[in-house]
Amino acid sequence: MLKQKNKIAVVGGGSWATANIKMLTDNTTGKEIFWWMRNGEAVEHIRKFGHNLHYLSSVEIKVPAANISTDLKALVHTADYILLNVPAAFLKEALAGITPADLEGKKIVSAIKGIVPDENKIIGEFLNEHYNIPFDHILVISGPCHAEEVALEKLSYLTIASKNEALAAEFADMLSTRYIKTIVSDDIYGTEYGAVLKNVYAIASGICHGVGYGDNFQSVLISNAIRELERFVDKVHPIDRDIKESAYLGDLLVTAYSQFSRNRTFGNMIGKGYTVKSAQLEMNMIAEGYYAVNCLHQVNRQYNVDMPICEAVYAILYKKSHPVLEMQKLAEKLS
Ligand SMILES: NC(=O)C1=CN([C@@H]2O[C@H](COP(=O)(O)OP(=O)(O)OC[C@H]3O[C@@H](n4cnc5c(N)ncnc54)[C@H](OP(=O)(O)O)[C@@H]3O)[C@@H](O)[C@H]2O)C=CC1
Ligand SMILES: O=C(CO)COP(=O)(O)O
Repeated sequence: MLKQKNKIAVVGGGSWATANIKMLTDNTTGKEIFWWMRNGEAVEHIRKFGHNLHYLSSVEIKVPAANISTDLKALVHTADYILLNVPAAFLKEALAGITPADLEGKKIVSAIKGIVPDENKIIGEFLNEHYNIPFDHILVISGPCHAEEVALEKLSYLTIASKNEALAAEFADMLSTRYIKTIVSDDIYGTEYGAVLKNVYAIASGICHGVGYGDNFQSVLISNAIRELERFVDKVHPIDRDIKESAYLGDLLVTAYSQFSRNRTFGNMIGKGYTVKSAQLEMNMIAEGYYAVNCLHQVNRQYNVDMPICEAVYAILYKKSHPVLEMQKLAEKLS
């Protein structure tokens, strides 16, 4: 008997959702793609012109017009896989009309690199606790990969993490293309927290650049950042992992150094003296690390890990500490 086609609903209309749509439709394994976004005008634009209005607008969208919608409930009911791709700060709002019953039996993939505010939970934990999704139905997409480079079809590596490695392998097969290689992992906690932390370190990197530190200092900052990241994930979820793998060190490096990083760009503006509000307005894209560092500050009360870089970013963004003075204090703690 023929296997039924997988139906995948992508939830979110930003750059990474658009890049995920491109990867999933460039991959030719039999499946059907659906796409939800909140913005009706953007839906109409894509249906008419085949391009996303505000994000990665050069990418040709190959999703049938009838499969793109602002009705999340209907798409959720149709799909087997739900790929979540709204920034963590807005996830609860996006899922407001969705109940645990709507998601029963569905496989949920998170491409989000953030923490749900107030709950202070990574996405896997949030889905498990609030929607009763078993961990063997939860997958995470991570790894060093900017949406802009996917649009350019530059060779990139993505890690698909799940307790259910067979499911991770199935999803990896649906995502890989000529320009996307996939790696399967069983480390949901390390992969998610690693991705959250690297956003904060990229903000630190941007701040340092903005206040005038050079490449010599940046390399010390990032070598301290990977040690800080390892201390934290080992405390939260102590398993045997190699922090030099691309989902951890690789993602930290690309985000801290790439011209495409929103977190680094945001940090750079803060270092140059922009307020948080003005930097956010100027960027018109989301720097997850801004929200995450506040959550991490609270989560770490429970773990008490030594995290001087996160604390410095927290002090600058949430306590109005001066970037120059805070980075001078931080520099004394690095080695
Ligand atoms: N960009 C990248 O290269 C990568 C991003 N990611 C992760 O993907 C996730 C999504 O980021 P990305 O696509 O880049 O984001 P973008 O900055 O490209 O887009 C922002 C998205 O957030 C939505 N949004 C903004 N404000 C609100 C709000 N108040 N309520 C609800 N939705 C809102 C926007 O919707 P609207 O257009 O309607 O305003 C848009 O869909 C993040 O967790 C990010 O870390 C992961 C890997 C790579
Ligand atoms: O996660 C990313 C690259 O792997 C994207 O990082 P930014 O959100 O900083 O652009």
